[in-house]
Amino acid sequence: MGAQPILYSFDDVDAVSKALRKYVIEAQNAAFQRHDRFQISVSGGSLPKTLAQGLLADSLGSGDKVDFSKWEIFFADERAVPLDHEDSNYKLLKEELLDKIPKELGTPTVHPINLRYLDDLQELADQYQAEILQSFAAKDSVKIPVFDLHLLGAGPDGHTCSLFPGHDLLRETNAWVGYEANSPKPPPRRITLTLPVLTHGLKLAYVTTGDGKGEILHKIFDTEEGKTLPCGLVNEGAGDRVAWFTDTKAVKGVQFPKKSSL
Ligand SMILES: O=C(O)[C@H](O)[C@@H](O)[C@H](O)[C@H](O)COP(=O)(O)O
Repeated sequence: MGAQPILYSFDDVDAVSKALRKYVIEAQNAAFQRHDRFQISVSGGSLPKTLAQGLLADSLGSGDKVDFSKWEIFFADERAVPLDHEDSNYKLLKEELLDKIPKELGTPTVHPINLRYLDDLQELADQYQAEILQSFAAKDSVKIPVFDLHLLGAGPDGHTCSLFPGHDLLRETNAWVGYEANSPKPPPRRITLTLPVLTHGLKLAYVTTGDGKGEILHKIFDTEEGKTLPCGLVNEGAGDRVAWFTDTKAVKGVQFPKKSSL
């Protein structure tokens, strides 16, 4: 058995956002030491709100500082819609976080999808891969981009990003970015980072809160079947580089050992 993911459980969403802030800042500071920038990917769903709550909170003093000017933000998955569309993950992140960043914290570099290719999902995915390559190319010969951090969510069926249980895309081993034309969660047309890119991340954090996550978290952490779901495969592939940030409601029925502090 490989290294296990870390399952954190906190009293409520407020406490989750505080712990997430600490974790993200530690990942940021480690990345700055390594290459003076912080290359991350961010999913949609409920994550951007909890993330923003943590990142926009008052600083607790030296060491607890977000420097967005050296952040490079990619989308772990994105819907094939215009950037001002209700379904756009870019719009979601912009409204929850980007528009609210005070000037003194700096401005991140954000990489949205290329709208010229909205009608051609293969091209949309390929172009996004090229965008990632450009940003990572200077660093290594880039067989696969190693993100400093992936910030992810888990769906009620165990999906993560736009990687859905039983879909062929889950078995992709070459492309860094794939496309999904039939997402069971609307809207149907999306692009997503692939499993190998996720599991090569230096750190991965899941944010899953609320009663609605109870059943799926039990399945992912306590059952064999859960290991075959997209979230389970990420746990398996990335081991203790994965940290789950949950509230007590979400892990009520989970037997897997939990931690309550970072
Ligand atoms: O754009 C998307 O649809 C997401 O990236 C998706 O993978 C999300 O993270 C999960 O569905 C969890 O969403 P919730 O946190 O809202 O349950």
